[in-house]
Amino acid sequence: MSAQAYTLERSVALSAVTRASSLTSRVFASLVSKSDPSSASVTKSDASPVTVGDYAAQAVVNIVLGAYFPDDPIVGEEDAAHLRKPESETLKRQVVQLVNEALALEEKEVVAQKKSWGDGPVSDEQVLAALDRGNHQGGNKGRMWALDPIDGTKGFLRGGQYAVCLGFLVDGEVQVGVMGCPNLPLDPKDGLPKEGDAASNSRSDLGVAFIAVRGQGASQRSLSSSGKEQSISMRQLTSSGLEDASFCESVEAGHSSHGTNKRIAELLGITKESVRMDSQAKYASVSRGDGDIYLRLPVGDGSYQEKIWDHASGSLLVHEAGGIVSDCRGKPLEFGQGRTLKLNRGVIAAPKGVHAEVIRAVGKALEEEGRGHL
Ligand SMILES: Nc1ncnc2c1ncn2[C@@H]1O[C@H](COP(=O)(O)O)[C@@H](O)[C@H]1OP(=O)(O)O
Ligand SMILES: [Mg+2]
Ligand SMILES: [Mg+2]
Ligand SMILES: [Mg+2]
Repeated sequence: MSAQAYTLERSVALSAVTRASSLTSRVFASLVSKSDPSSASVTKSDASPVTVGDYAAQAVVNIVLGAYFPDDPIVGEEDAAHLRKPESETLKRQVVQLVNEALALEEKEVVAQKKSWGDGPVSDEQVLAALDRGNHQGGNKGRMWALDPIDGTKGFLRGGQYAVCLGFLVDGEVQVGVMGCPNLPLDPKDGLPKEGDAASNSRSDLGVAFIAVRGQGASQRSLSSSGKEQSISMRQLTSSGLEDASFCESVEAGHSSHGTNKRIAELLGITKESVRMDSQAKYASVSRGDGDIYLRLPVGDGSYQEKIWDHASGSLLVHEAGGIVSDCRGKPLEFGQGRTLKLNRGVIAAPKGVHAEVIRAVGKALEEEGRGHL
């Protein structure tokens, strides 16, 4: 593949994610932080929350993608079913207004062959149709996008970490990954913002876009200015350096088994406490060496199937930053199987030099728990 592959997909994805991230930051500042989190979200049938920000961000990204790549299928987390109900009129109004504001933002990304999404504001129907364009069932043939408009909605509602995640796939393989992390600092030395602290959430150094193209490396840049891209990479570790390593995991114990993760760390000789954060920001932070290993061990009977939009962009970022991403058995993630990673269980991301050793420790820990079959 030439060094120039997927230039348009990369810049359009960055433009879409930048607009959507600015939208979600504004939603947090104006709506979520001023209200009780339970009133800022709607509970979906699987008991997970969705907000005005999730709907509006998905519509914005899909409208931008639709202008450039009208024939590309999109596998997105959300759809418009709830917004079409008569009782959702107010929520729908808010979504449409946010979408129009985000589309009207001055273009920070210079996308060659600038395309427009029509004259004047987009209508309610265009917004609902754009949301429903995310209904594609996935598969391993041809071009496709995978979108999580807000990954880590619970983190978003708490003022913690969340990410706007967009991956571009060809024949079931991720080729471009762009992730907006509005609450991560550009320089990790500045530390993570304190959750639920308004001053901390409005820090001007927060907001990072992460970008990876297969074979072209990984980089980051500020979400708020058109600053230069800096290339990023993982810390390369060997077995002898594992006691200095750190690992990250979900905040939610229901998403990744904290107990198993702890035992794996112990088996590897890792002495530092885990860093807990929501969303694919975990992939981003190990990609630039803030942490080293991302452990996401299946909970319970391991029947949960990870969704492709929860891993597409993050896994390419780690791969391009010098790491290996696999499931808990060491098998590559298979993105061409539909909307979920149905052939995989759990996720492990680690630097190349220690990935095999981490997988051995994972196997041993699962064996000890009587979950060796996972
Ligand atoms: N049982 C589960 N195991 C693993 N991941 C889950 C589970 N239930 C929901 N998720 C998804 O994990 C992601 C958040 O992960 P993290 O804990 O790393 O922040 C969300 O996309 C969330 O889905 P949803 O968006 O529907 O809440
Ligand atoms: Mg989501
Ligand atoms: Mg998600
Ligand atoms: Mg969700």
